[in-house]
Amino acid sequence: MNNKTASLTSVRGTGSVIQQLLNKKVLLFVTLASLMVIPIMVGDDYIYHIFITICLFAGLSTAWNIVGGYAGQLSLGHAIYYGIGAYTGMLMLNAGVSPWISMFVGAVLAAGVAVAISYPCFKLHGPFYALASIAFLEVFHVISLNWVGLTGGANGVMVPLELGWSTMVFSERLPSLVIVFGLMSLVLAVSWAIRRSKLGFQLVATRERESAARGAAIRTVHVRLYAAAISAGLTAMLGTFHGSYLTYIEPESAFNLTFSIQIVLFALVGGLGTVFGPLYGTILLVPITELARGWLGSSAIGLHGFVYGVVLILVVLFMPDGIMSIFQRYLPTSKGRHVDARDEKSTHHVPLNDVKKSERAPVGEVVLKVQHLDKHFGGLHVTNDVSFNLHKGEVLGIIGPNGAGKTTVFNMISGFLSADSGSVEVLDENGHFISPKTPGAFARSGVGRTFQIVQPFAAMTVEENIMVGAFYRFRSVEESRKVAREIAYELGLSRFLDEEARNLPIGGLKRLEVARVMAMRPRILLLDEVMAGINPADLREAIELIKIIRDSGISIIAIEHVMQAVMELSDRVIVISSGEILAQGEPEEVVKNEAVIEAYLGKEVTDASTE
Ligand SMILES: Nc1ncnc2c1ncn2[C@@H]1O[C@H](COP(=O)(O)OP(=O)(O)OP(=O)(O)O)[C@@H](O)[C@H]1O
Repeated sequence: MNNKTASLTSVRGTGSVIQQLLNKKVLLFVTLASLMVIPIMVGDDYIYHIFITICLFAGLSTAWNIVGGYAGQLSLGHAIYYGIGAYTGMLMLNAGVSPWISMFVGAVLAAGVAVAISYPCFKLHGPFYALASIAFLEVFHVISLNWVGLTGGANGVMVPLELGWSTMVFSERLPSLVIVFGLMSLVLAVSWAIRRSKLGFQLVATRERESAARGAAIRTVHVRLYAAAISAGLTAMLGTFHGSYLTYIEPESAFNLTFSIQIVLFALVGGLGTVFGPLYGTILLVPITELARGWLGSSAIGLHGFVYGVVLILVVLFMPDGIMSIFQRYLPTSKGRHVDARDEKSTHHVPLNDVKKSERAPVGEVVLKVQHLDKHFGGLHVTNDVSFNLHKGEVLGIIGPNGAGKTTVFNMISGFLSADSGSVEVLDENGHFISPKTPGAFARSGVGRTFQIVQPFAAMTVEENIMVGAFYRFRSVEESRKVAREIAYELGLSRFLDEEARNLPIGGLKRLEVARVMAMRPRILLLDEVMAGINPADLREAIELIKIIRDSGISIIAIEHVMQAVMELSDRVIVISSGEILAQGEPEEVVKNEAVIEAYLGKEVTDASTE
């Protein structure tokens, strides 16, 4: 491609990106502006009330989505934080403190409670976490009913009737709308910023595949606790506002399960885990139910539950990923990327010829010491006194029959399993041998691994998957993106950058595993059957790729069944059979070893062949 064509492609690409961004932004701008403009134009108190309710729930649902959508923790107890914010505001207002101050006190309190509740619960997943969150909500409900001295018990607390901005109590509706619109915008901005930040990537990665996230050195519990704290804090701020708006709060409405479920429902309908889905879900649902209630009066008690149910069924049937999925399909996507000449060039399958190859350095000092590893699973002795060393720049092949214990050894030398006895020592960047214990500690000491059963972050794009690895070295999103694109280019994944990982074929997923771990810039690379299931053309390319990685000075241990790859790549081979090292040495020697042949083929076959 000549320079002129490249720059034209570039200009065209940039132009269409601006156009696409504008379309999405215009929709959002019009939506947000309508939330302020419509009630002001109509000027009716009831319409004001509906729009205040929309902004309140859009804020609450967006805040919930940080922990429920991004982190995937289905909390049904978010009313706890709303209630803490509401009560803190009310009680402090009665003590003469403005809600403008108490909303921050409530936020800090709620964040603390969220961390205290979430920490023991994060080992629970799916419905178990949801049930635990409901149980905690009930605890708060009971405490608020019984701690009469503080909360007023079932009678609740009222605001002192002093109107004005300092108390957030107004006779007009417009000031309340302005405040809640401001708070909702704040929550949207925080949620948007989180999704684009390192924290956001780490949360989604943790949601998608916790073990792979841990392998990428993500502190999965920490990131979810940050999310829980931020989400609870924002929820409490909205609770403080709402207390003043209602002028009265009591346990039944503050710590209410139905209220919690509504918050979740709006996010589900709008698009779980999307930044603006909860906003659109709320805009769809709240007016329908509020207007129906307004028109039908007391005969419509409970109608909102019916409407929610119907909408939820329709959403599950026709747009399981929520309203946002419809927008993604019919509106231009904002994911259009600037196409540069390098990307264009890289759309052929594997650009290995373009990748800078270095001369192979001689095999160096020991970088990994594995000594006397033992592991039992119940009565099964899976690893029995396994010891070996790995040298700098060496490729060590591990072979052995199915079920021999190879992956178990990998799990112990990457922190995913702890050995019953024995030790694993890694030479760190400062030249000292250290004994990491957890996947994160191994990753930080320079050990990166792939998984035998590929573990992509399915709902993230290929680029985002690789960025998760790059974040280990780089704080900045832009820098991580740049590194991810370079690695994708080197591994022939450039044309899939915007593709969700779940759509890749198996060969692509294997490459993606390698790409993600390479983005962490490991010094020791553990490859678990990366050649399995790929076609012969891809196999040739994969072997060349591993040679390039090896020549860059990275030490590699590869569990492999594909003998062509084992023979061509390995400097040394270890054979594991029934959990023990059966043989080791140069590949040519090892494959001729009778004990090895017997372990693979069985004694009868070898006896027959020698007769
Ligand atoms: N978490 C576990 N709990 C109980 N048994 C396990 C566990 N993980 C592995 N095993 C058993 O330990 C043995 C060794 O498994 P491992 O996956 O390490 O073998 P492998 O050599 O990697 O096999 P393959 O080549 O088929 O992947 C097998 O019998 C397996 O069923």
